[in-house]
Amino acid sequence: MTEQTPNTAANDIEQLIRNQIKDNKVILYMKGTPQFPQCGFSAKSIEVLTQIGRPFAFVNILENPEIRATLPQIANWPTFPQLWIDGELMGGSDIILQMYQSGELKPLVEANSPAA
Ligand SMILES: N[C@@H](CCC(=O)N[C@@H](CS)C(=O)NCC(=O)O)C(=O)O
Repeated sequence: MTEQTPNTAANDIEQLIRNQIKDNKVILYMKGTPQFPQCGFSAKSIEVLTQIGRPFAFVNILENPEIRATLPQIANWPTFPQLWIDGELMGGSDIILQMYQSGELKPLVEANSPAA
């Protein structure tokens, strides 16, 4: 029998992500920043959130390679951007756009992010 030593670093990253998702009711994991998105899919998501006009948190996964590697496993979603609202993964840029166009996203964001 081999001893199973906990992977502390991985556990720390997972806990960090879980805290980010818990502490920020609207959070976008993206490539780049809202001011300078570094991927078309992230840029599209930012356009939608900007249209909605409520504050949101973001994490630039290009500056956080451990989060980039770990979040897809936690989320069971392989790509970025990822929009999380109230602890739940909404999806990536295609879903964000669909939810916006169907009228579902705006009230959900508004309910979870008071006006600044
Ligand atoms: N159809 C996807 C497109 C997102 C996508 O393909 N993202 C890629 C390129 S930006 C990605 O995150 N790949 C994994 C990675 O770069 O870590 C969506 O709706 O969000």
